[in-house]
Amino acid sequence: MSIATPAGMDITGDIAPGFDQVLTPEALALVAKLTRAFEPRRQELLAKRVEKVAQLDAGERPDFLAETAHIRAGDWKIAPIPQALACRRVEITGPTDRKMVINAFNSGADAYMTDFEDSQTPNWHNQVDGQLNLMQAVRRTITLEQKGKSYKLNDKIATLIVRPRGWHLDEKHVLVDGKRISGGIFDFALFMVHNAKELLARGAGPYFYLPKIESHLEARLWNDIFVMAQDELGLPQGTIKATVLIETILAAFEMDEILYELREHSAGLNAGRWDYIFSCIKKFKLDKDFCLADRPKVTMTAPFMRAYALLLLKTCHHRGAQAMGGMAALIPIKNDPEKNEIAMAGVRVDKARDATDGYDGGWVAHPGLVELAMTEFVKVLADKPNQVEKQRMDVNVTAAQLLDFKPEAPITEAGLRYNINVGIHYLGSWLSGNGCVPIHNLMEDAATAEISRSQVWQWIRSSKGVLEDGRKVTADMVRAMIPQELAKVKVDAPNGDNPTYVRAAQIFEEMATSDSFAEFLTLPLYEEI
Ligand SMILES: CC(=O)SCCNC(=O)CCNC(=O)[C@H](O)C(C)(C)COP(=O)(O)OP(=O)(O)OC[C@H]1O[C@@H](n2cnc3c(N)ncnc32)[C@H](O)[C@@H]1OP(=O)(O)O
Ligand SMILES: O=CC(=O)O
Ligand SMILES: [Mg+2]
Repeated sequence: MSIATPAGMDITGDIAPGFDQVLTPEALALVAKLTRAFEPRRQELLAKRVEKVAQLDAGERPDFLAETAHIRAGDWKIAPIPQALACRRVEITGPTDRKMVINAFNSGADAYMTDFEDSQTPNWHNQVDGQLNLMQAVRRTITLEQKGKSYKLNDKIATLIVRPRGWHLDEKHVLVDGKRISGGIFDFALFMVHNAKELLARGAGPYFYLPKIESHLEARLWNDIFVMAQDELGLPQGTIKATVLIETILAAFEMDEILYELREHSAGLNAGRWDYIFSCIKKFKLDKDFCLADRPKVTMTAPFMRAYALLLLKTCHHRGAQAMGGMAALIPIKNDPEKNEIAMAGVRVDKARDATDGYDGGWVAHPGLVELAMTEFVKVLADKPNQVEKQRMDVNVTAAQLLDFKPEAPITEAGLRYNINVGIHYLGSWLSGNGCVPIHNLMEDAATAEISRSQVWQWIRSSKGVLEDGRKVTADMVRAMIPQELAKVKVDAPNGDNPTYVRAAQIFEEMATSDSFAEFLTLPLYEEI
């Protein structure tokens, strides 16, 4: 099947059944319009990221910006939040697979963040099929018959929020004027054309999560895209609402500025903890004194994570915005009640800390966690939809506290092997089309896997990258462990004989031991799918 494309646009992906309903002339016209208007700015901002990396590599350290001090000092608030987004105590997240979409909407969570990003392999099928699933879900026609079970939406469903891809990711199956386009613009524009008016008619609206933003200028780009899209679709300005994930160390220094840029379109900020840890490792990767301990030791109570979480909360409530908590990677553990209870207790502690601090809600990875997360928020919020009125002016976070990277120890052989094992397992699964998997009883997605692979790279280079028993982590040590961990992955992974795991081990070795650092693991991986 072929479809009509606007002048100057080529689509190289297959047109599977149903894709013509997504790739309509109106939707593709908006993709082309936004691409022509904003692709040069996306490229400029990506080039600015490269400049910033060079400065950090040379030893510069981030600080709050002098040129935007007036915004931080100013007395302003974001525009009022629509009713449909007032209550977000528990948000479930997950990839756009049909069954998961239905289950997430029905999960009992207040909101559902459907994910074209961290938890999804962005292959052509997943991205376009995901749009089809959402179109049908918004119209409540989505159904599925699978393994003897019938799936359909309940009467009461979660409020939909969509996470398009970050600025770094292209959509290579769509070319405009001969060049690949932005994955984020593609995901956003298709969703807007098909669903914005339908959602408004049903009492909600087009709501988004914006990932991996590194500066307020990157937020401004999204804001300008929103303004043009609203004009093109005849929607009042301010209809779109977006929650920005503060999940890079640089964005942590620009939280007020990000809210300010999006003030007519803002629905708050979210503490995306996993990419945040990854970003810290990545930005200080060449600092021989930088070192973080084994991955499980780097938690929300580590000094730099605590400073970040409290600053986000204070900033949001000061500006009348919701502060959304991130995700504990714990998931229900089948067939082991004791381990399961420990995991559930971990989620409870995480949500209780966020709620008590003043957060308005938080994320869960699995429907089995909705009720217990809800219980922890309701204990604090009672019958209030949020606690934006709770000001945390007692919190004073300095640049030094955001950069107080501890714990540095222990680093163990088990921790190193764990990172290698998770990295290979996750990359192999991603290559076969599944971007979110349970590994060793934890949720693993692109953000958590980034921590694993970047820690290995960094431990090889840091003077503090020394195992508890005194051995320095070296490239040769990692190379020797890779085949051993690959053998374990082949046994543990549900489809372990899939050749993608062998390829994953090769890519992991290249990424962990090469002199250069791949900015995102999904960039080399995307060239393989
Ligand atoms: C760092 C970040 O960006 S966090 C945000 C991105 N990460 C996520 O969104 C996590 C999404 N979660 C998941 O993909 C899954 O829960 C996993 C991979 C972690 C675990 O998957 P599994 O072990 O297969 O889950 P499990 O077998 O327990 O699933 C039981 C049921 O719950 C459903 N389910 C599990 N997680 C979800 C979810 N997040 N949304 C909707 N349904 C879900 C399954 O589809 C299954 O349904 P069924 O009984 O109708 O068949
Ligand atoms: O996107 C969320 C994160 O923790 O990363
Ligand atoms: Mg993330």
